[in-house]
Amino acid sequence: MTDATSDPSASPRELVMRVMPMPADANGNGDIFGGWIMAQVDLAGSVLPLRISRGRVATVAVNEFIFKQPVSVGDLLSFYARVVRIGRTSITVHVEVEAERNPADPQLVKVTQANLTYVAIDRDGKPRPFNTP
Ligand SMILES: CCCCCCCCCCCCCCCC(=O)SCCNC(=O)CCNC(=O)[C@H](O)C(C)(C)COP(=O)(O)OP(=O)(O)OC[C@H]1O[C@@H](n2cnc3c(N)ncnc32)[C@H](O)[C@@H]1OP(=O)(O)O
Repeated sequence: MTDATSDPSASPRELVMRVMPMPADANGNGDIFGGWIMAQVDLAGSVLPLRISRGRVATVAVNEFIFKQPVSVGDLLSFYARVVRIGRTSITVHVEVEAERNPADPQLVKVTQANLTYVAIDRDGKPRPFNTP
């Protein structure tokens, strides 16, 4: 496994979560709510920071959230994450979401991408340095 703490830019993307949206997650147009997708991206984005910081994390910033294509009920969504920056108490990840759809004629479509920053926190919710030599 690549040591992302020594060279984040060399960090490969990693499959961190898979989920299939249900009818209850759809909006009035029949597409999946953007807010539902954002919640899944937040969860998926936390996986590598949790692993690297070895403790609790909180989302401090979400940047460049792009909905490139609509998501439909029954799409199989795969969430890929890559570490792009590791600070003293924070970790920034890039998340890409791909939808596998239409089993009769399978298609793989990139639907969403975002950058999120997580801060490692202690029991009191204060920033927790995890990257000190
Ligand atoms: C193993 C055991 C696990 C057990 C557990 C399992 C749980 C398994 C579920 C997890 C699921 C998680 C995924 C959902 C995560 C939420 O849903 S969290 C909920 C939403 N977020 C919040 O409520 C956070 C609210 N904000 C805060 O509490 C405080 O702002 C924070 C995050 C503690 C930071 O405190 P602060 O005093 O503002 O921090 P400050 O010292 O200024 O900066 C700290 C770091 O943040 C960076 N930063 C600050 N602002 C920004 C910004 N706007 N942009 C970028 N970076 C920034 C700073 O540059 C600094 O980075 P470093 O240079 O140290 O690396």
